Amino acid sequence: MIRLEGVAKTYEDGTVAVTGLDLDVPANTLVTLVGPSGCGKSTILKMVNRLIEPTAGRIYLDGTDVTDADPVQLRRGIGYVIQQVGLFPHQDIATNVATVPSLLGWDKKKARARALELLDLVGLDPAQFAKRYPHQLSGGQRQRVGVARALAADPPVLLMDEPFGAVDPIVRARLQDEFLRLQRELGKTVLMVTHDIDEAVKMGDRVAVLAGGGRLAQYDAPAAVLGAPADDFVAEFVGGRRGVRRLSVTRIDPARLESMDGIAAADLAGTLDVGSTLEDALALLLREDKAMIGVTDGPRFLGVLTPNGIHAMLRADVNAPPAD
Ligand SMILES: Nc1ncnc2c1ncn2[C@@H]1O[C@H](COP(=O)(O)OP(=O)(O)OP(=O)(O)O)[C@@H](O)[C@H]1O
Repeated sequence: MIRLEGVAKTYEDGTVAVTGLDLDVPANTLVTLVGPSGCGKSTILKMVNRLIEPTAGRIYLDGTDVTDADPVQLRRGIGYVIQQVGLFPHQDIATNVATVPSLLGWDKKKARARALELLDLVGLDPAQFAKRYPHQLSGGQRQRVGVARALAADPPVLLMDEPFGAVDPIVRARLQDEFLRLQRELGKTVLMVTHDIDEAVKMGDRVAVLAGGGRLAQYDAPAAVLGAPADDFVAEFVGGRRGVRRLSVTRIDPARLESMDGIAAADLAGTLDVGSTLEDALALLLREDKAMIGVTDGPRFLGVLTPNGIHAMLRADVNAPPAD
């Protein structure tokens, strides 16, 4: 896990980027750092892998103070994904992905085999892409290579700075979904910077909302940040549409379904798995212009979800403000 204790950074010109920040990123969780431009997000990330030295405070990785570590060794043990990807233009994709394993002294064959495995993992067919050069890839494909490269030496910790920022919204949504799927498999400890509240609540197990000067305004589950903003700054930052946004972070609650008694299958808009979000449910109801959805858990039928049920689940969501 990553722990920041009283971390501060004042740049040489006197700019105060971060003041007294305490933050715990538990092992195997994805924490998003979100906030307005210039609030210190990238500075925080770069202090963790010591691209920037803090002015005060301590940063621990699995209990070890990072300031005691050799910065080069430290960085090899931390995956780092940035928006501009920073691939080496004169090396092919497989060589780019194998950068850290090669630096760590893996033999050539093993490093290459690992690179091909990683390309496959991020959805790039090695047969097609391994020998291409960065300029022969689309922006989204380059971004995937960036993720593959960061994962190549299997670091327990990943730092991601606007990793999906440089692509159009559709590719971005696909990359986000793919990364979430990967993360469910790999369970890395991830600190991800974004300025986009939708990305923050979609990707984060927990969301750290930062105000200017790296002040931690709220650190909570996505539903809590949207449902119970800690102060006016957070409320304004998450925006007036926060009620609608909560649909995408609240999942169907099997305890609040209605029975199928007296309902014909033809009345249902369709069925959804119990892991689906309320946004999925509402989208299905509106698309089919019906008022009921069957909810299943694999082969088991659990009950019926109605618009009233959706409303009740939103209101009951943990930490949501009291119903009015
Ligand atoms: N090398 C530097 N010297 C002086 N000030 C700096 C330096 N790097 C960053 N800053 C300032 O520190 C503050 C925090 O910058 P940082 O890049 O961490 O913000 P950010 O939240 O990541 O912003 P953005 O979302 O726009 O990328 C800003 O006011 C920025 O201008």
